[in-house]
Amino acid sequence: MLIIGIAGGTGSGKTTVVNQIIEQLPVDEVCVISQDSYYKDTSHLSYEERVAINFDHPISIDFDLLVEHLKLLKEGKSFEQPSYSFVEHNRTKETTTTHPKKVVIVEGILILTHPDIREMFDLTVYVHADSDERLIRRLKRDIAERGRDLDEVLSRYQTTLKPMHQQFIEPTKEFADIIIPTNRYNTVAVDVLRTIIANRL
Ligand SMILES: Nc1ncnc2c1ncn2[C@@H]1O[C@H](COP(=O)(O)OP(=O)(O)O)[C@@H](O)[C@H]1O
Ligand SMILES: Nc1ccn([C@@H]2O[C@H](COP(=O)(O)O)[C@@H](O)[C@H]2O)c(=O)n1
Repeated sequence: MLIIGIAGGTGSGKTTVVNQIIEQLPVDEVCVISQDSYYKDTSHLSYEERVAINFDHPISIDFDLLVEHLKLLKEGKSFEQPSYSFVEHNRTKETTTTHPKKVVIVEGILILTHPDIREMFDLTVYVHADSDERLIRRLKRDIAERGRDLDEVLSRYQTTLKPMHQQFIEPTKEFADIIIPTNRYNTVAVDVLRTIIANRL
């Protein structure tokens, strides 16, 4: 089993890179775990309280559950991956059965902040795009797909996103084996990653 961790700021293109990698792999050889699935269950909070959560701080993530699930995969066991709603700011009732595969990709803004999780990765990648580029992408995506408006995205950017990126996310670049610049679609870097994966399988 090859476990790959893909980190990088919001809007840097992590999900896009993951999709480009997996489209070349047989479906029965790869599984993807998204850090977003591991936002803590906040059903006990009101909607207003959930909106106010700092979703870019490591404390918002249930890392214990993610560690437990990665250990299960390493033991060859399946688990139920939670699902998350960006509209409700909470986990949904659905889960996805995730089976151990030859290639396991874990992606998320904060995954390289956690020492135990870093230890489990065979290969670490940091996807980098400039902050203005990431903000533009985030604005477009969150308005189109995550039920947000201009004010919501900009105020979250100023209050939590930008400071948390500087404090927690950007510094994890030093833990990356490979840094992919993604101000543009970087097909060369994705091809390099595919080759590394193919060689390690
Ligand atoms: N290299 C790129 N150039 C332009 N747009 C991109 C690029 N990579 C991703 N995008 C777009 O930016 C948005 C955020 O990308 P996504 O892969 O979801 O980022 P992340 O998972 O890091 O938050 C998406 O709408 C995606 O289509
Ligand atoms: N209810 C939530 C939960 C998280 N976010 C934001 O999602 C970003 C991480 O996801 P990416 O796909 O962009 O990597 C993170 O920056 C959180 O601010 C949110 O807006 N609402």
